[in-house]
Amino acid sequence: MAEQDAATPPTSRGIVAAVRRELAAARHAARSMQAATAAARVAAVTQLDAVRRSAPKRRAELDAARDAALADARARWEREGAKLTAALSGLAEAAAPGTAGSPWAQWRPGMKPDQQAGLAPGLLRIGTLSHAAERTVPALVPLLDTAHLAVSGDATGTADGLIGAVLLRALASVPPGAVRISVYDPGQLGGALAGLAPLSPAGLISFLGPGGLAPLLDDLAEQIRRINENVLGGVYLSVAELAAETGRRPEPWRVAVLLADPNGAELTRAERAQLDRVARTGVAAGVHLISRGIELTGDGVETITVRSDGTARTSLTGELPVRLDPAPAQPLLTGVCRALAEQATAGPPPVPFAALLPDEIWQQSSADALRAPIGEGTDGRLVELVLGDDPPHALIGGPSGSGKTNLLYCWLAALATRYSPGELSLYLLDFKEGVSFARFAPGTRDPSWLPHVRLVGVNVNSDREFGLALLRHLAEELKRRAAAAKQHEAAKLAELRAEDPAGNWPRIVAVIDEFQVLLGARDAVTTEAVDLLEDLARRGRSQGIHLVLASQDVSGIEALWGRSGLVAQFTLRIALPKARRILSDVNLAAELIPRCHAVVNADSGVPAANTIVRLPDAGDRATWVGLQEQLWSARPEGGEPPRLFDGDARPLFPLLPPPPAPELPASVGAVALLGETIDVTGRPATLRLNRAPGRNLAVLGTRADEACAVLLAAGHALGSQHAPGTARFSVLCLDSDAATAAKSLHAALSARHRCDWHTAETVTALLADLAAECAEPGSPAGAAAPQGSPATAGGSVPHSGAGAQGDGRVQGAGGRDQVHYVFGFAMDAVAGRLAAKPGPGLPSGHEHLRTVLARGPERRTHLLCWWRTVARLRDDLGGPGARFDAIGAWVALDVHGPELAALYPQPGGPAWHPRTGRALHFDRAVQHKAQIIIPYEVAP
Ligand SMILES: Nc1ncnc2c1ncn2[C@@H]1O[C@H](COP(=O)(O)OP(=O)(O)OP(=O)(O)O)[C@@H](O)[C@H]1O
Repeated sequence: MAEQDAATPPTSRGIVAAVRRELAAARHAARSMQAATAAARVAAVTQLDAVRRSAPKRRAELDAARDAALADARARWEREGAKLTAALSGLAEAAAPGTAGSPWAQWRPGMKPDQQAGLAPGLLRIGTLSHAAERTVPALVPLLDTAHLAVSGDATGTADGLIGAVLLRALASVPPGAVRISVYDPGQLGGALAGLAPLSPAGLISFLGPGGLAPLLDDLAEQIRRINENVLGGVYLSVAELAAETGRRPEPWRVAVLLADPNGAELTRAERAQLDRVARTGVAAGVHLISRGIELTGDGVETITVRSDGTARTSLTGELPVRLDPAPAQPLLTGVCRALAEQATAGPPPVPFAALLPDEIWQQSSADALRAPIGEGTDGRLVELVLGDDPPHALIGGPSGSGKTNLLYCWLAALATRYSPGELSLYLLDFKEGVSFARFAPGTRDPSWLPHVRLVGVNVNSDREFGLALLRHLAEELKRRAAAAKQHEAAKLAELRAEDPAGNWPRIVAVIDEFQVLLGARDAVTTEAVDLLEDLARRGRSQGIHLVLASQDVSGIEALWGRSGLVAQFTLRIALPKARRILSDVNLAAELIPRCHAVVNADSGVPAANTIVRLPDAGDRATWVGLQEQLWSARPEGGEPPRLFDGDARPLFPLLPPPPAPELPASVGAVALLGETIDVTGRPATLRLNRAPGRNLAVLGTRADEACAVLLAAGHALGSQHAPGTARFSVLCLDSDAATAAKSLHAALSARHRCDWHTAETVTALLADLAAECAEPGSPAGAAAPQGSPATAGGSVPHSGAGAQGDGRVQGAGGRDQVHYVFGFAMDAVAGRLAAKPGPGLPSGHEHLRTVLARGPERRTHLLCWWRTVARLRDDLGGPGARFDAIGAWVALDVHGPELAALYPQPGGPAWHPRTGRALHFDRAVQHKAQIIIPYEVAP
């Protein structure tokens, strides 16, 4: 239409047509639009229908998906929550173990809490972090070695309950006595924490009222200063660090509870300044503050804000609310405090015995001194005892049961594990009844011994001579050392050892327990013992011989205190509780120390040198056995067991050496053993039977067993020294009491030699024969036997052995030079027979006896006979004026010293008080003094 418009002018028809076309086109378009709209509408309706139909199912699906996601999330939350709770609970348990964290329900009023080592007390429970019972996580706060606590809030009662609970947990989670509490309570004068009052008798708590704050803070400040200066000494940053490194805590924790004055009184400037000082410096020194209503400042302050609904916020838990535990019930609080006070009064457990022992045995040299710890000092360190040039000797005192034996065990264990047997020798003597040192020697149950021990004496109470023997032995050793020192120009042991490195110069420690027994009588033993002690104490110092004397009560030992020079040498003093006169007169420390403690003083007891030691328990036998086994197994090759002297045991007849060459007994005489001497080496008492006049033996006394034991020992020894068949024996059994012994001797001797058996019937004839042999020099032995004597008449005399005559006659088969030993059991029992004259002008049995005693030895006939009293011997020898020259040796049993005067060179006889199991032996030819012996136990 636009082209037409340009070519031709529009006409009306053209215009109409064009309009029509336009309209038709418009109509067409409208119809198309309508149809499309209708179709779209149909589609939409259809879709709507479809959606309407599917909607409920879809919703259900979506709901299900949502529920599943929710359930999944919840399960994961539960899982993670449980995990987290478990982890937190585990952490809490580790941080607050035992009584620090256990709920009150697990506590009992009288319980004695099982405290931790006390070195790392950890955190303390105050409540829980969650309300849900199954998800309880303990809420904890720090205190000891970590923080101060500042409690605030309006609920004063709840706050005080919380403070009491925290203190109780702190007290119960460290060793008893390790926490000391001071409570400043101006409002209630101690009433706020009255449940803790049972701690008071043990000194674990003190309450302060108004006016008490300044002195309390001053005291805390002074404690901190002292601990910094004397305990930490610039070496440690805190007591906690010291405790962690040394394993011991020398200072208690000091906790000061400061409760605000309800009257609102403010702290003075001085108090505030002191409080700030303590708050700033206290934790390192183990000084802690718990305040209620008083502001504390500083890094180490934890805050707890208490609400009246029983909840709290703490600086440690932040926004997490804490449900506080209810305060412990009053009976629980007071009951546990009472138990804690009892434990604290009983004292902390001592350092264990094992702490005295070194890591490795025998690593130290004793050249300069012996150093060994015996226990723990008040500063928690081990206290050593030193024996060397100074102090050289020790005096230990304490009443019975005060722990002397225990102390000696501690000391000996510490010494024996540090020094090898080449560095240390021990001589141990116990004068009291009991066997305290017996464990160091081999026994029937335990064959091991302590390799350092050379001698153990137990049950020595009635054998003071054994103490003397030990001192004599040490005096000999001192002489040997002094001679060696002189030779090497050495002034002391260290120099001698340097000059003579190959020599055997261990330090010697001689321990004499209950030594007052040794010095307990005014007699020759005491005099000699004190002389020897004085010499050993004075000169032993430089020769490495150290004396350790222990006693229940030295105050009564006149012999000791009369010699102040002797006592002055014992500069090391160890006083057990209630010991008297061990320390100086003005030193009362021993009165004050509790059980299991000792005062060690290396300066003769002057008070300034006191060191208080707590001793471990060394009495456990099993521990000892293990330790001794270890040392015994490590003993040097060839180490001999110690000599054990047990005053209650009868020594066994010794194992004899092989017999000497046959000509030896013939030329110098054989040796009879009579018993064991009371001597360090336990050597036998001997009697040499040579041709010298008087070589006979009289055993005197009524104790048949012991008399027989002496004769048996003599007979066994003589019989075994002579080659078989070269000696002749006669056994005279004259009393039924001696029959068993006599028969046993006869049987033993008959196995090797001619041994004739005689009874009362044949004894006179035997003596007549022997007298005849003696009286007629040059005549063959036995040739002069009187005719018709019962012995030669034979008959009833049983006999046996090499050379015995079948008819019982007593002729010497070996000729006149054969030695003949005659053992007479109860000679005095036949006194009547011997006194009888066989006929006018004929000598009596007594006369024969005297002849044989007097002349026999030179003819090699020796009489070894038992008389039950000295008077009867005298009668047999001729009555009141009798001479005893022919009795060159005797053994006296229950015969008092004065009765022996006639047989003894010193007027008045020997100093001898008879006692069971002991005899006095004297041999005129070799002794100037009689000696005590112990008859042997001779196996039949
Ligand atoms: N430090 C200690 N720790 C534990 N128990 C100890 C301690 N000291 C001693 N005892 C015990 O005390 C008791 C007596 O001790 P001990 O035998 O050492 O005393 P004592 O002075 O030698 O007495 P007594 O002289 O009567 O023999 C023993 O049962 C011992 O185990």
